[in-house]
Amino acid sequence: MDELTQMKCEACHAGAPKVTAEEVEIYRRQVPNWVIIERDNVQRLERVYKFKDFVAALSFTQKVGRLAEDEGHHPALLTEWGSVGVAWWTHKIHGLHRNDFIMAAKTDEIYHDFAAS
Ligand SMILES: C[C@H](O)[C@H](O)[C@H]1CNC2=NC(N)=NC(=O)C2=N1
Repeated sequence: MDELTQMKCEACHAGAPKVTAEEVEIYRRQVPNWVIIERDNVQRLERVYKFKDFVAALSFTQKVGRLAEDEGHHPALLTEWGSVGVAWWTHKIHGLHRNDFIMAAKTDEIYHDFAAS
């Protein structure tokens, strides 16, 4: 299994297939801190990251935003004092695509680098 962090998002179209249950089981091993939650009949990957204050949370938010722009795939972000909630799903297919797992893995990388800095 290739590393999700080494992959690039593919351009997604309305007819793109959602990930299969088998793919979910494989991919989720690389993003163990994320949960799959269904909201409004849409499955999404969600994780809440903790920070020392609002400035740190906002800085992380900006880094994730830059990643999203670079990849052309965008999250829902809830930035609060001390935490950032991140949700990934693919709007066009109203569910989860490999892109979402790639982005969750890359979001974890940003947090790891951030926490280490
Ligand atoms: C035109 C633009 O590339 C598309 O609308 C992209 C933008 N970012 C996106 N982000 C996500 N999460 N899902 C999408 O379907 C999506 N589509």
